[in-house]
Amino acid sequence: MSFFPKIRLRKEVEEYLRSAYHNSELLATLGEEEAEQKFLRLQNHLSHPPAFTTVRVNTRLISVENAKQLLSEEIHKIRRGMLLPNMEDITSISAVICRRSLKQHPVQVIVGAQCGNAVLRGAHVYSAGILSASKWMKVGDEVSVYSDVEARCKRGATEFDGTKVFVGNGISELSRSEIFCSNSPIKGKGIRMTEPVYLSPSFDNVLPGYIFLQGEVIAMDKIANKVEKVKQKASVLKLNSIQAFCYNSTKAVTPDSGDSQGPGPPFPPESFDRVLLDAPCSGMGQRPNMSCALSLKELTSYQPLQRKLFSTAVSLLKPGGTLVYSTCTITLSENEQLVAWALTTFPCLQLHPQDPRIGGDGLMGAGLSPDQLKLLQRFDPSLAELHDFDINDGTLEDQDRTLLANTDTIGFFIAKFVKQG
Ligand SMILES: C[S@@+](CC[C@H](N)C(=O)[O-])C[C@H]1O[C@@H](n2cnc3c(N)ncnc32)[C@H](O)[C@@H]1O
Repeated sequence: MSFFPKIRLRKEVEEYLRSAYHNSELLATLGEEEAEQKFLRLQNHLSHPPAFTTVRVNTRLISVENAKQLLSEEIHKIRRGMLLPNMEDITSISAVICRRSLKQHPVQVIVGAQCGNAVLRGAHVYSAGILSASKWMKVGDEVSVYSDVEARCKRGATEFDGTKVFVGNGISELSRSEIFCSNSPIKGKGIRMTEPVYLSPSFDNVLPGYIFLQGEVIAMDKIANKVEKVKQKASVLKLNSIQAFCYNSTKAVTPDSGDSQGPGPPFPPESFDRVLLDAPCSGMGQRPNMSCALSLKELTSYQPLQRKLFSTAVSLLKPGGTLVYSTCTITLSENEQLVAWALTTFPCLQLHPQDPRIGGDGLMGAGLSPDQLKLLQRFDPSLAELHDFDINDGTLEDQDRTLLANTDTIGFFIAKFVKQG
C-alpha cells in the first residue's frame, strides 16, 4: 500500500532507471508487465521509510543483550518501540507504522524534502530546513509539518499551495518572525516533532559508546570532516585500532612496491588482508526519498570513480585477501555491471558467498550467470509490502518481524570477492 506519492525523479533519470528494469534479460524472465510493475513498486517504496532502524553494538564494551535492554529502556522513555532479535553485533528497532489518521493543525510549516525525509526517520525539524510557516505561528504552537516534495516553496512564504506531503505534528520552538526576520541566521531546533507520521526512534546521543549507526572501520575518505567524525567516533567507542586519513583513495597505492613514507597513505601494493570499498554512489536506495533532483549526468557520473577506486582496492589487497564492494543505490550500472566489469578486468578475483545472506539475488541484465547473481546481495526495497498497521500491535510473529526487517530496508548492494593467490 502506498501512502506517499512515488519518488519524484527527473524524466531522464526515470527513463534511465526504467530501461535498466526493462533490460532484455529481465524481460525474457519476467515479461514486460511484471518488469514495469517491479519498477513501479520500487519507485513507491523509495518514497517511504524502511520499517526498522539497525544499530551496531560495540561488543568490546557491552553485550548485545545488555545493549538491547538499555536501548529498550531509552526507547521507552522516548516512545513505545520494539526490538528485534539480535544478530552477532546488531539489533534493529522498528518504526511504528504510518499513523495516517493524525489530526492536522491549522498552523502549517513547510519544510524542504530532505528535512521531510529526516523527520520520517525520527528527526526533529531544524530551523534551516523550514521554508514556510503560517503568518501567525508563535512559540509553543501545535503545528502540522509538510514536505515540499517538488521543491517549489519559496523561503519565507506565508502560504503554499503546491504539492506537499504531511509528515507529522509538532510544537514550534521558534516564532515565524524569529525564523525569517532575524538579522543573523538562526540555528537550532525549529519544531519539536511530537507526532511524526512514522514513529522512527532517533538515536542521536542515545547510549553513546555502546551503540552506533552503521560503519565500523573507515581507513580513508577524501572529506576532512568525515575523517574527523570517524576519529571522534572511534575515540568515543574506545576503538584505538582505527586510524582515519583524509586522502584521495584513487591515489592510495605507492607507485612502486617500495616502503611507504609513513603510517598513512599511500600504501604499498598487496598490503591489506581485507578491503571494504563502501563506494561513493548515486545513493538512489536511500529511503524515504520523495524527490530526487539528480540529473542523468550526475546519476551516471559515479561509475568511472567507482572503477578507479575498485582498481586501487584490488592493488592494495594481498593475494588470498577479501574485498567487499558495497553501495546504497539501486542502479544496475553501479552494482551488477561493476561486478561484471571487475570479473573481466581482474581475472584474479572470484565472487564469494556472503554470510549472513539476507538480501536477494543480484538483478539480471549485466550478463552475470544465475550462480553469480546468487552470490550477490541486492536489498531491493520493493520486495516488502508497504504496511499500514502498527508493527508493535502484537499481530506480527517474531519471524514475520524479522522478515520485514530484512526486506523493508533501504536499497543497497554487496559483492564479496577473494583475490586468488
Ligand atoms: C558511501 S560513503 C562511505 C560512508 C562510510 N562507510 C560511512 O559509514 O560513513 C562514500 C564516501 O566516499 C568518499 N569519497 C568519494 N570519493 C573519494 C575518493 N576519491 N577518495 C576517498 N574517499 C572518497 C565520500 O566522501 C564519501 O564519504
